[in-house]
Amino acid sequence: MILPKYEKELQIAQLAVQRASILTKRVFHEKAKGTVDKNDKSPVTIGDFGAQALIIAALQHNFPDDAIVAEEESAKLKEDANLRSTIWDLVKDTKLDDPAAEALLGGPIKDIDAMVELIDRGNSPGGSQGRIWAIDPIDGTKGFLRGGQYAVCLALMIDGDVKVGALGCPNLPIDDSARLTTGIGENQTDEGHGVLFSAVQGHGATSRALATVNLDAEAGTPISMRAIDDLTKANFCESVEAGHSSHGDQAAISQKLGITEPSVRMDSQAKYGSIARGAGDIYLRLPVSATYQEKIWDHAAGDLIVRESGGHVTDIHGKRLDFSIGRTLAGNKGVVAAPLAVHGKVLEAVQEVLSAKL
Ligand SMILES: Nc1ncnc2c1ncn2[C@@H]1O[C@H](COP(=O)(O)OS(=O)(=O)O)[C@@H](OP(=O)(O)O)[C@H]1O
Ligand SMILES: [Mg+2]
Ligand SMILES: [Mg+2]
Ligand SMILES: [Mg+2]
Repeated sequence: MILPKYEKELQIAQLAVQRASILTKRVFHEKAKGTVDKNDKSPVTIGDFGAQALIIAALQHNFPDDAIVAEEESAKLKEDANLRSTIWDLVKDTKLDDPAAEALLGGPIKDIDAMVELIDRGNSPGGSQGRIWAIDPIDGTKGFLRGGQYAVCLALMIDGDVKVGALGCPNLPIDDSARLTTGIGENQTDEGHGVLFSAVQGHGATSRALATVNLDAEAGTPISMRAIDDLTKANFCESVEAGHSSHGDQAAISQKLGITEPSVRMDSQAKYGSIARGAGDIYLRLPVSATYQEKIWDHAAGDLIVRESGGHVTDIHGKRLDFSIGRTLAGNKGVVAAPLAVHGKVLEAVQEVLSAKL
């Protein structure tokens, strides 16, 4: 595969996600060992802040003029010195094993104040102009806390269009042909787990082992969605949290399509990665509230990875996700992601079931 454009962006995105994942994995396993105090500001906060600081440091070093939309902000750190130094302890020790790769990311962050400042560089309002990165340092916080799936997510948008996406899923199997899985379990090791999905617009999507650093951005294995001719045999992925996607509507849609298998509940954009490599087929996110606006960092990387794997991604009205409005997908409602050939049929069933609410 030749990447005439965005090769550097893809390389830096992959390495930045890999470095941040080293930090999130440490927090994930510390928590599983009971070494992180639950009365503390919560381990997820530590992981989120640390991963966001490391990713922004890498972007700032390589693309200093680019804008950044990231989920977290530093207000809590500024008022809590303990929290700040706990995060700094994690951040200052986290680096890629490969010195050349680490140097490409700019090496370590200078000091604790620089770390706090970096976190707030993710405060861009987003929009339709120029180069904007979207970061979700830990997507699927609740999955992260309960030993389930989570993802480290990074995407580059240019003029509101997603060009590059990288998704680190530490708890998904490396093997693209493995069955759908909800997590690695609290006491399991990482062995065989940790996958990095990436995509460049117009150049397809790949997967590779998250823990193996490779300076060649094109070194991954191409992935594609499963070709399904019989929708009754399709596998559905949905959120674990009923508050994020309606389980009742999902069940009614499955029934309408003649699907008998229960849907696999999985946290985070691991759902997008899983369907992109054919481990599952369809991801539905069905609005629970009339007012909730989806965040761009929850979807940007996954949207591109699925579309570059032969999928189509729209909202429940059949409209493509619009990343050009700001920090939220203010122009969309819900998500319907499916192989291109069956997307229309799935959307029809979604609209029939939701018709009362549309
Ligand atoms: N009400 C509501 N509706 C829809 N989405 C919401 C809602 N509230 C929160 N969020 C966002 O959901 C993100 C995680 O989504 P998942 O599908 O991974 O969630 S789940 O944990 O499996 O339920 C989660 O991302 P993280 O905060 O990064 O975990 C939130 O941005
Ligand atoms: Mg998220
Ligand atoms: Mg998050
Ligand atoms: Mg969050």
